[in-house]
Amino acid sequence: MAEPHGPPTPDRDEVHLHKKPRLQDDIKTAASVAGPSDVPMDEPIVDENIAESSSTPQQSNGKGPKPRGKNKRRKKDKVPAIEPYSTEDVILHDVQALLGEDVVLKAQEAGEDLKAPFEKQQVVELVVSALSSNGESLSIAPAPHPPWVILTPFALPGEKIRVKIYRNARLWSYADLVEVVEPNKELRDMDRVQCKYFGKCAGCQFQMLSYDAQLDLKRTVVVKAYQNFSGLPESTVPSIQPTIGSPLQYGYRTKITPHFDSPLRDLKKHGRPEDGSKPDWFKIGFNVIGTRHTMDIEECPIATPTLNKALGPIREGIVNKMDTYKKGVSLLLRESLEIPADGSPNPLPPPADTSVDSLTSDVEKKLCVTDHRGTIRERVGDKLFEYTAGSFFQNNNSVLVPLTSYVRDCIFPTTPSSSSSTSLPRPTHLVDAYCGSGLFAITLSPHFERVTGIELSVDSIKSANISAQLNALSPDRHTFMSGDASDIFATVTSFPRLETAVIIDPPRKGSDEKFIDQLIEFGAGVMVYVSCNVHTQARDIGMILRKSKAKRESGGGKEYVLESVRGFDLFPQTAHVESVAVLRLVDVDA
Ligand SMILES: C[S@@+](CC[C@H](N)C(=O)[O-])C[C@H]1O[C@@H](n2cnc3c(N)ncnc32)[C@H](O)[C@@H]1O
Repeated sequence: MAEPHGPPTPDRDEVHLHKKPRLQDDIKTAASVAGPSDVPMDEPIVDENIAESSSTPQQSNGKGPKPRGKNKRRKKDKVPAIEPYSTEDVILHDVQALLGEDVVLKAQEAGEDLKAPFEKQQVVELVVSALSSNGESLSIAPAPHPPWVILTPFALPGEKIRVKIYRNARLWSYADLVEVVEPNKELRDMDRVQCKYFGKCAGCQFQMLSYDAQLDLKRTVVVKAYQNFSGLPESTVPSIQPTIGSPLQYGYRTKITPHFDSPLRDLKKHGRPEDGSKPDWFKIGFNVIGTRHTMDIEECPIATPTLNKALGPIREGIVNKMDTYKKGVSLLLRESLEIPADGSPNPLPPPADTSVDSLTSDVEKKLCVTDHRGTIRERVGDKLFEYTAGSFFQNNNSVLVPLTSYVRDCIFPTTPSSSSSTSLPRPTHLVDAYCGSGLFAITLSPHFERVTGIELSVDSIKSANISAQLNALSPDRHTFMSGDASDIFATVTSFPRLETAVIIDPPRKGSDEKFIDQLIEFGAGVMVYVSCNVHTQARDIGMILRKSKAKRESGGGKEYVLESVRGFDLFPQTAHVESVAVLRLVDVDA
């Protein structure tokens, strides 16, 4: 989610951060009176894979300005170099689209890109031009300022806003939203906001938008990612399909990780209220947007009802023994099915009801696990998964049947597209690279003769094997191994290549050249690349297509084409988008 978090701002003004109701009231405008009282967000979006920084040491394939080389000014000015494919690189491309490539290049050449026209704490009135791919609004500094862009969360295109600058970067500044002076009445409706911490918590930026508008925005993010980061000619990228929504748009998150700092110092200074209640200074929750400061969170409307029900007593337990925490703590709350005492598979609930009500109601008994080493059991369609609470598993259960079914349908299209209509045989073998606890391998296993998965985490591989047993999948036909994804190709030499489907679902930093070289060499009939970072996905897809073309040109044979790309909304109310790209091997000369 994006990360839907703003950039860390170590030098930001404390007073300002803890100022009383900041946006909640401020965001209320004549036309857009806010929803519930005050507002949260978080890092609920942040999980180990989504949060990981994008630091692949490759050069951007995009057309944008190249990240700069060593520059003596940099250290002095404390403006870090831009990592290719990082959040900042994505912003740079957005800034360039707004100001114009020439203007940006000229400013960079003249060294003007570090000369921010604003002081920290300066209040400025702006008109929002667009939204960045990370979800913040982008406004051009008004004349007579030089070309410069201001990023502000929670504002929408067309809105007139008052903002306070808190950090300057290269060609852009970060600001807090002070007030929406003139709202965009077509897009903004504060009655949609369901969270009392909205506008302050770093988790959800989009609650004031209709769900359709959120899905449209996410499609635009995918479009821009392929334009800016794939390095592919427009003619080779199919029209990006509409984003598929999540069945649940609130109450979907099955994992949250609130945190708190050690209270000992403040406890010494202020003492405890006599009635044993939680002192106001003790915050257990998520980060204030754009900062590393914790805000107190009593409930999180995007988390499941089970987690919200557990949060109150967990907070109370922490307050009761607050004098024992010498260090800060990151809590884990993860939803699980209740596991039968004998460990047997949970019986399938009554006939599949696909209504949203059935997703929110307790058709099966759920509980909240807080021990990182605890066991989680989760149902996806008719399959059960068991994994360790602290390890990776997708965090929105409601969307997993649509997502895995979509991947299945891409592998076995019922209506052939122009590329799938070529004479490829029906896939019989599946390779699940970066398989985690086997989500795709296990849900899609009924459709294949042989399934194999690879994953770096030994724990997740153990879970994949346990889950295979839980679903009575034969070990002769299903194998999971721990190792680097590229190691898989040495183990599947007996797989019929054209009849093999490969699913690639790497972490946020994407795949790597070692894996991609072997992937091309292997030559599976179809590949589905699922990604929580569409920018590194676009980079990797570009590399796959170029290498595949070069291989065909040097030795003949088939070549991969990008058949489809579409976003999936795993994190409603946030700017994050998952992206699914399908590549098929075709005879381009036919
Ligand atoms: C986004 S998760 C996807 C997991 C799984 N496909 C799912 O949907 O639950 C990415 C997984 O890649 C694993 N991973 C990271 N680097 C890897 C590598 N070099 N080789 C294999 N797996 C890796 C991580 O441990 C993580 O489980």
